[in-house]
Amino acid sequence: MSHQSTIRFIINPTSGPKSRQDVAALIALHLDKNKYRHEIVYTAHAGHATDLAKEAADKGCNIVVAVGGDGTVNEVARGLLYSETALAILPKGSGNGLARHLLVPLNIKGALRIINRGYTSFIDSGNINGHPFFTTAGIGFDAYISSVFAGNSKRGLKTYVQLVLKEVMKYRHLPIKATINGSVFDSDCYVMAFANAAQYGNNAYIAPMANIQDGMLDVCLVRQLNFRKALHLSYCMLTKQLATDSAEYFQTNAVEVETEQEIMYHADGDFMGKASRFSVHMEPKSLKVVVPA
Ligand SMILES: Nc1ncnc2c1ncn2[C@@H]1O[C@H](COP(=O)(O)OP(=O)(O)OP(=O)(O)O)[C@@H](O)[C@H]1O
Repeated sequence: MSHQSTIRFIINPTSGPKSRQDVAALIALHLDKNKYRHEIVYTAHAGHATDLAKEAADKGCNIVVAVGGDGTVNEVARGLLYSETALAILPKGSGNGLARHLLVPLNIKGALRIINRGYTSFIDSGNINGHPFFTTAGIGFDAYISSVFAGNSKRGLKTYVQLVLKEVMKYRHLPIKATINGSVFDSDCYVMAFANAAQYGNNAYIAPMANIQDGMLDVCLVRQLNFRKALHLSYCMLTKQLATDSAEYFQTNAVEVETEQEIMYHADGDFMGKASRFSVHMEPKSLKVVVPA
């Protein structure tokens, strides 16, 4: 009988700059063949990775690897929730928030070394209006940026930063009613970010204290933003500090938000649409992941 573990690589051919040939060749070269029997499949359309991951989990596959950015990681991970199949990541996006949070190397060879060791652990996931997320979700400006970014043909960090700089002073806060830890309050909302992982990606830390295994959601509320506060917030995010001058932080396992007019929301950087009621909660230790020891 074979003692090999089974592993399926799901490659999003549209994410990141590398060609599909490169990744498949690197997998063939660096994966431990004594330990793993592997197969490689490619996504054909948005959403396909979830079906491919579910199918692998149903067949009892030991590990499913998301090869792409946080959008691909989200689609694969949601197909593996509450299963015995572990998610691994070969980071190929521009932000790589979950890979960075889990300290997975950002190069394919290094990430394959972590898979070859095969050490696993369980992490929490979040859920916003029925959509699972693994790094962050949010309402307000960050969701607005994800909506503009989605329609932009150019990707990458430079495009993202240019977009934020162009839009940050134009976007206006909106009134919300939030329920957190039993207290109900009215507030302005420029951004309300719900963090499972500490960062959005690219080492931009929206919730520096977030622990992905504590069963808690770290909420960062920015009520209003002017130029000085925007600079301070950006500086704190990039230096992994709490921006107590411009933001408030809460820890909770669930948040309810109501808004007078519909407002945009995102899950793991993917634009989800608009809503006027938001229900956000944690699902503790719901995903098995391959992590550095
Ligand atoms: N074959 C495909 N064709 C078109 N879109 C796809 C395909 N496979 C997956 N997608 C979509 O591509 C989206 C973006 O993928 P992903 O986030 O992994 O890459 P990226 O945009 O290059 O990275 P980043 O988000 O870090 O910039 C995913 O949300 C997914 O829905």
